[in-house]
Amino acid sequence: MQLGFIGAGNMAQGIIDGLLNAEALTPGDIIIHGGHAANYEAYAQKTGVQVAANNSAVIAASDMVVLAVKPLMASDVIAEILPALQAKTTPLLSLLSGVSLLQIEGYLGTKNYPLVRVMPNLNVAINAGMTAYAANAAAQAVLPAVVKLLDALGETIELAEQHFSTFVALAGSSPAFVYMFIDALARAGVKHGLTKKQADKIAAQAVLGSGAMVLQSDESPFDLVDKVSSPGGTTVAGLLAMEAAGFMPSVVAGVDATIAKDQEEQD
Ligand SMILES: NC(=O)C1=CN([C@@H]2O[C@H](COP(=O)(O)OP(=O)(O)OC[C@H]3O[C@@H](n4cnc5c(N)ncnc54)[C@H](OP(=O)(O)O)[C@@H]3O)[C@@H](O)[C@H]2O)C=CC1
Ligand SMILES: O=C(O)[C@@H]1CCC=N1
Repeated sequence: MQLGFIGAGNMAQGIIDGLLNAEALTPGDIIIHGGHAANYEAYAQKTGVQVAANNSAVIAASDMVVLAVKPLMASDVIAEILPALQAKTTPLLSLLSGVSLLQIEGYLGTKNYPLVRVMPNLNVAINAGMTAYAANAAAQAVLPAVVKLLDALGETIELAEQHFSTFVALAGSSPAFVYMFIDALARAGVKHGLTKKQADKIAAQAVLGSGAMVLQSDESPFDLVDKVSSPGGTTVAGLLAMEAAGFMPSVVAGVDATIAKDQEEQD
């Protein structure tokens, strides 16, 4: 199976890294094209993936194509590749946040083109991603092959499109929020004398283990908070100080702003 990428930036490279790690595809199965060759030549050389001369050549060489450009470029790029798509009906996997299947069908001028909307997160690069997908009616026949590829990248969930903005906040963008939390935790450790390297490792492992515990335990995150908080102990002192500084409202405000931005892109 030949998989093409239109756009060769952070997310395209993350997906390719994950697929190669999992040996779901080989470098020879992957062909990419981006805006400026200088930005992805070194990546192509390092991984051995093929480089196409232009976006239409990606489609001509591919059995499926991932659209991995920025959302604002969607209509221009689809207009450019439309003749190549029409010539071959190559299923299109769109990573575009805030761009619905209906909008893409509008750019394509038909509802009969196989389209899958995919929202991954950057952790797909290490096969620990959380990816949502939604397919139009025309993509049902190719969906099992798409899901097989996505499953190689971590956890997947089929999700109604109406929930994609919320998913973007909780999984697409949230790695940045969690990296920021890890960095804040680690910096506080540096404030108290740890090296940044020590503190980054300690903080990241604590977050990794906590996520795994939530997934593996029958208890809710809140029940687990109670289990960590010894009466009169350190944890409850820390938690109350974090809450006084606005921990939960700031997380919810961040999620609300992410959802609002995603929905603004749809307007
Ligand atoms: N980053 C993330 O964690 C996630 C991103 N996404 C989605 O993935 C998509 C890509 O995001 P991301 O990878 O972060 O963005 P990047 O800016 O890293 O990548 C965008 C890519 O598109 C290329 N590009 C620009 N113009 C063209 C063109 N005319 N034809 C082909 N390629 C072009 C850019 O090339 P150049 O830079 O050389 O101009 C670059 O390779 C977005 O739609 C985003 O919503 C979804 C989930 C998570
Ligand atoms: O920041 C963005 O717009 C993209 C979508 C989800 C993660 N990154």
